[in-house]
Amino acid sequence: MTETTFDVVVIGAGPVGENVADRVVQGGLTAAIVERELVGGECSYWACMPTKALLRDAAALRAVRSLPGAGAAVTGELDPAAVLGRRDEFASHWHDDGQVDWLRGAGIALFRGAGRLGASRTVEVTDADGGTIVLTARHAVVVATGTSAVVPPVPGLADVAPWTSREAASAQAVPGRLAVIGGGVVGAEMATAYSALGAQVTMVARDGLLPAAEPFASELVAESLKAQGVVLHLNTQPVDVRRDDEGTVHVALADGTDLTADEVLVATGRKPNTGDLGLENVGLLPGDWLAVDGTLRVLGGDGVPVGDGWLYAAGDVNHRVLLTHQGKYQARAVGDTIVARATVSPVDDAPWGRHAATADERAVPQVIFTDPEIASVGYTAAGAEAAGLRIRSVEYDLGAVAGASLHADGYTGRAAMVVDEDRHVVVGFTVVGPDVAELLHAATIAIAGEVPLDRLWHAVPAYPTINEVWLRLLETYGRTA
Ligand SMILES: Cc1cc2nc3c(=O)[nH]c(=O)nc-3n(C[C@H](O)[C@H](O)[C@H](O)COP(=O)(O)OP(=O)(O)OC[C@H]3O[C@@H](n4cnc5c(N)ncnc54)[C@H](O)[C@@H]3O)c2cc1C
Ligand SMILES: NC(=O)c1ccc[n+]([C@@H]2O[C@H](COP(=O)([O-])OP(=O)(O)OC[C@H]3O[C@@H](n4cnc5c(N)ncnc54)[C@H](O)[C@@H]3O)[C@@H](O)[C@H]2O)c1
Repeated sequence: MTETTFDVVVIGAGPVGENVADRVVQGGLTAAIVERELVGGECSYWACMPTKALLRDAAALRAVRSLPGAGAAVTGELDPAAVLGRRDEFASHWHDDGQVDWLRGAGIALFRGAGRLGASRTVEVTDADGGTIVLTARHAVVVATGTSAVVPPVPGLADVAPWTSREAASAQAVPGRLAVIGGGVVGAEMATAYSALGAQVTMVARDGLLPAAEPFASELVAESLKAQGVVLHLNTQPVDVRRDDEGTVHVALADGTDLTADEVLVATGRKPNTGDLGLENVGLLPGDWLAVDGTLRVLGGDGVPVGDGWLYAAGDVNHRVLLTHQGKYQARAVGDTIVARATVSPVDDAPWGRHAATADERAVPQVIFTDPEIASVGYTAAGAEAAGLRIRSVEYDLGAVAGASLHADGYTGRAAMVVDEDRHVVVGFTVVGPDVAELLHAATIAIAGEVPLDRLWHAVPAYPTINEVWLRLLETYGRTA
C-alpha cells in the first residue's frame, strides 16, 4: 500500500520545493513532494537556465570581438540553431528524469498531480487521469507553487496567442520581428537575446526600462539595446492588439504609435500559482499571494498563522523576492525551522538567525544578463532613501579601472556604492558593464556581513582586476578613520 502520511508535505517541486524537502529529510524527517508538471519547476525549463543559455553565446562573441587579436579570429556570425540546440540541452529537452532520480536519491517521495490544500494538514493530489489521493502531514505543509506570467487585459492581446516567458525560453525558431511588452527583467533579457539571435525587436516599456535598477545602469542598457537596433517605446503602453490574416500582429500604443511584429512577448510581471490550491479551505482567498511571518508560516487575514502554524510558504509564491537563489535560501531556513519545531528544539528567528531569511530584506543579489550586465545587491540610492536611511552614494566610472580597460577595448561601465551614514556600512552596490556578474559576491558579503567601511579598506582587490572598483569607490567616499 502507498504510504500517505509524511512528516512534511511540499506542494510544488521547483527549486524551492525541492530544497525544502531535501532539508527536512536531512534533518531526519520524512517528506513527500507534489508536482503537477516537471520536477525542477519554472527555473529549470522555462526561466533561469534556458534564458541564460539563450544569452550566453552572444555575450561570449561580444567579449571576443572587443579584442583586436581575438576578434580577428572570428570570421562568422552567431549560429542561432546551435544556440537553440545548446539551450535545449540546458532545459533537459523538457524531461525531468534527472531531477526525479535526484529526488529518489535524496529519499523524497514524489506524487505527480495537482495538489490542493484540504482540512488541517492534508493535501489532495489529483493526477492526470483524475485519480485522487490524500496526503497527510504530521508536522507541516509547505506551499512552493511559484508563479505564472500575467497577461494584462489589453483588448485583443489574449487572442493573438502571445508569447509569455515560457514561449520565449523554449521557442524552436527565432521570429523575424518580435514585439516585447514590458520593460522589466524578462523583457530586457529577452530583447537582448532575440536581438542578438537576429530578430528585429521592438520594446514597449510603460514605466521605463528596468525601473527598479539604478538609473545609470538602466540608461546604459537602453543605449546598448538601441545601438543593437532594438526600438524602444518608453512610458507608453499597448491599448489594442490584433493579428491579421497574414499572421502579422498589430500593436496600437497609447501614444498613437502602431507596431507590427510576427510574435508578441508579454513580460509584464507574475501572479502566484494559488488559484486552484484550495486556499478557501484554510480561510484564504484563491489567487492571492501568501503572506508569511518571519519563519515563513502562512498568515491569515487576521495576521495570525493559519491553523496552529502548520502551513508554510516559500519561494516566489510568498512574494518576498522572485529569485531562485533567494527562494532556495528561504527553503534552507524553513526546512531547518520545521525540523526544529518537530523536534521541540529552539527556533532562532532573530535577524540573521539560523531560522530567519533576513537577507530577503537587506541583501538580495541579482544579476540581469543584458548587454551590459547589471549586478546589484541591497538598496539602490533611491530605495535606501525611501526606506528612511541616511545615506551617501558614490559612483565610479568602471572604464577608468585598469582591469576593465584591459578586459575589453572601449570598456564602458559604472559602479555605485550606497553607504549607511549612521552605521558606516555598505547597504547597496550596483555595477553595470560587460562581464560584471561574477563581481557581485564580494558586495553581497560586505552587505550581509555588515563589514565596517574602515575594515573594507583592508580588503585589497588584486591588480589589475575589475574588482579594483572597490578601492576606487572607497577613495571616492573618503576615509572615515
Ligand atoms: C524568464 C525568467 C527568467 C528568470 N531568470 C532568473 C535568473 O536568472 N535567476 C534567478 O534567480 N531567478 C530567475 N527567474 C525567477 C525564477 O524562475 C523564480 O524565482 C523561481 O523559479 C522560483 O522558484 P519556485 O520553486 O518558488 O517556483 P517555480 O520554479 O515556479 O516552481 C513551482 C512548481 O510548483 C508546481 N506547482 C504549481 N502549482 C502546483 C499545484 N497546485 N500542485 C502541484 N504542483 C504545483 C509548478 O508546476 C512548478 O513546478 C526568472 C524568471 C523568469 C520568468
Ligand atoms: N536575471 C534575473 O535575475 C531574472 C530574469 C528574469 C526574471 N527574473 C524575475 O522574474 C520576475 C518577473 O519578471 P518580469 O520582467 O515579468 O516582471 P517585472 O515586474 O520585473 O517587470 C514587469 C514590467 O512590465 C511593465 N508593465 C506592466 N504592465 C504593463 C502593461 N500593461 N504594458 C506595458 N508594460 C507593463 C511594468 O512597468 C514592469 O516594468 C522578476 O521579479 C524578476 O526578479 C529574474
